[in-house]
Amino acid sequence: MDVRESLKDKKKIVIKVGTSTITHKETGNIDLDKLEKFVRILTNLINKGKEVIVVSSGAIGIGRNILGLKERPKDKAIRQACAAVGQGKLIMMYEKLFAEYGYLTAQVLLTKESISNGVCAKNARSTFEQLSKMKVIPIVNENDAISVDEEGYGNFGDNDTMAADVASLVNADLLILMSDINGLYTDDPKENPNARFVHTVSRIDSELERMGRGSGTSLGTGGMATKIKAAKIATNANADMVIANGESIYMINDIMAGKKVGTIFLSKKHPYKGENELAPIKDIYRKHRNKIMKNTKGELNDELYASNW
Ligand SMILES: Nc1ncnc2c1ncn2[C@@H]1O[C@H](COP(=O)(O)OP(=O)(O)O)[C@@H](O)[C@H]1O
Ligand SMILES: N[C@@H](CCC(=O)OP(=O)(O)O)C(=O)O
Repeated sequence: MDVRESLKDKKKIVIKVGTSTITHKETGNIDLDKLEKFVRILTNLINKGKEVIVVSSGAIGIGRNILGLKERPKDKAIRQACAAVGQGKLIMMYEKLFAEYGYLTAQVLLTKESISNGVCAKNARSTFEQLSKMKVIPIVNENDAISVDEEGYGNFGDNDTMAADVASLVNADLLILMSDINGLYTDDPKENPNARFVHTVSRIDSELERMGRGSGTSLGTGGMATKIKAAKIATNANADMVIANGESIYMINDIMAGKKVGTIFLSKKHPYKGENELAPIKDIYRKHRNKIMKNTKGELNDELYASNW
């Protein structure tokens, strides 16, 4: 069975785009071409009968750019002011682009309490339900201008885990994280040239968690560590999760067509329950099967991934 076949039938999809996907690396300005394509792809999915919830980063990065700040501000108040400026611009762009296709958008700003406090979560859920009935597309972000990063309150800080919490809150069956990288590697490929790509994850164990390191850019927040955390939340809530490269935003269509792109994390109810699959090692394993099995006796980490090809 092809593990991605079922992606074609997903109905409720949360799609998160990182700052790096919707802005130009060189200037930090909004990448209008990319954002336009993104909105058109989403509209097309909606026209096919899918329900789409967008989680969009970018408020701090875009605000920082508008305010002419070169570096990511260390000062919290400045970051919050950047978010307040940037969020307005971001939502204005989404509203304008979706309106071209006749769709309404809604800004939903969440804090950690929106999820952790039962009453807030119930309210948030009913807002999403109502928007869905009204065929309005939610554009979600953390309420960075007021989020409290202090003991007892906490903030999301990254939109990866927030998107997973949203997926869980609305009972989505698929979470897509569009990132600046193809998916999960065994290590950060920007640091380790020997890192190998992981196509399929059916089990999140401590070894897999160790693969996820922080962000490699000044725009990104969280890196792969927060994406693995997100995968845990989403897959436990019965949503599959795919990480793919937002460089080519059309990748979303490939994901929905069940093509083998990005890394898929299988939900706990996914009918395929094999081992995790590590790409190039597969070929090495086939070629040197006997030698590897004789020499490693299960001691090689790679063998953990090799049993189900
Ligand atoms: N094991 C890993 N596999 C892939 N990328 C990793 C890994 N560990 C850390 N990273 C880093 O995570 C980055 C992606 O996350 P992030 O910087 O938050 O961007 P985005 O918000 O676009 O997803 C990659 O560019 C990479 O440098
Ligand atoms: N909420 C913040 C983004 C946090 C975040 O996760 O950023 P990113 O790594 O670009 O997805 C913002 O809108 O700037």
